[in-house]
Amino acid sequence: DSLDLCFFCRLHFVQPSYPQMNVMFLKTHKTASSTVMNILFRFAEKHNLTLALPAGQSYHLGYPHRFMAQFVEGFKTMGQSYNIMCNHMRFNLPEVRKVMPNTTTYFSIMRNPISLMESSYAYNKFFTPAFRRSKDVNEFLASPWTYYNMSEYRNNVHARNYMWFDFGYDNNAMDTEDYVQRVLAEIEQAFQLMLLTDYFDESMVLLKETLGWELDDVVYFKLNSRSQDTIKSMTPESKEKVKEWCSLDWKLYQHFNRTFWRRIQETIGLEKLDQEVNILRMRQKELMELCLLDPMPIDKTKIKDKKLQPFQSGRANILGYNLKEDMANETLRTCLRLITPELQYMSYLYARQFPEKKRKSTAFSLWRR
Ligand SMILES: Nc1ncnc2c1ncn2[C@@H]1O[C@H](COP(=O)(O)OS(=O)(=O)O)[C@@H](OP(=O)(O)O)[C@H]1O
Repeated sequence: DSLDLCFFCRLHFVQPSYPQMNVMFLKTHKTASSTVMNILFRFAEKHNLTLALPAGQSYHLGYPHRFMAQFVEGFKTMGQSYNIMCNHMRFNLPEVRKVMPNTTTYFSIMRNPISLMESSYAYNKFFTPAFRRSKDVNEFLASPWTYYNMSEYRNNVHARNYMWFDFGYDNNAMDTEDYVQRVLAEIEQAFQLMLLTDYFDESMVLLKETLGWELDDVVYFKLNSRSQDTIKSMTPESKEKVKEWCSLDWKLYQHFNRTFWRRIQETIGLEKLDQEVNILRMRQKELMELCLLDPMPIDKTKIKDKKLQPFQSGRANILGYNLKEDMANETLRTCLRLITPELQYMSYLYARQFPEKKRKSTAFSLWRR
């Protein structure tokens, strides 16, 4: 409990100015973090903010190496003058602090390790040795040590305690009470807010309240989702096994699930949360009707504008969107921002922020078409 108390005193202590413009988002993997990133990119554009983007041709901030300030484009000359940082990285607080201003709000997102494992398996199927060797996620979980080789450490991080690794810790560490408590305390010290993929809309309401943002800032279209046929159903035994195989992540998730609901209770309360979630969903529906040709995300082969296809990986069939035709210019821009996949959007922002630098390979002119 003392941990949670500290969590709240920090919030009161470092009261940011509103709306908060300095934000660091630790983009964990397979947690709906690309949808969050899209929200942050749109906010950055709206307020003309400076992003801490990956240097050169890179699409991430040095992952799986621990983050270093020099991984950020322009760091040597720009110092702490960035507003928003949200690309994949393996978290390393002292180095992040060199890049982001002292008034920055830090937040991240966590997902139930069971569905996270299934998602990671599909996505990293041909990359991660432990996944390559097994037939499917159920076979892998039936006897993970048959497929998981410690010597392949870095390449196997997607197969065990993936979130623990992204937060900068050893995903193969011994699960002892003291160690886990120390890590949880450190994460609470560093992050003012922890969201949950599994309660995404509730998370968006909490995010907007914490940062003093507007509802439209956190309205989103789901990005990086998969077609139903690439989602493998997990056996009850597999689900139980994840809790043991990824016990560090399981404890992490349980802890931040508790603090999430406590935060809701102590801030907006469940009743207002419900109302706000409904408003968010109504606005989302309105925008989907305004922007989209189809009512649901669609298969990559059905995406008419090939430049708007999301990056594909492993066995996952990552879905995307088609926009309606003949929209007025302003509407088209709003809609396009909501559906642009992360690599294309990032490349566009990079080219805008560093016009003199060589463009990233997925760069294309998003708004002039
Ligand atoms: N709004 C919302 N609510 C709930 N879940 C969502 C949402 N947006 C994305 N997703 C799911 O998140 C998974 C993709 O995560 P990431 O974008 O973090 O992936 S990545 O690491 O950047 O590749 C991917 O999960 P799987 O479909 O299980 O693979 C998405 O479906």
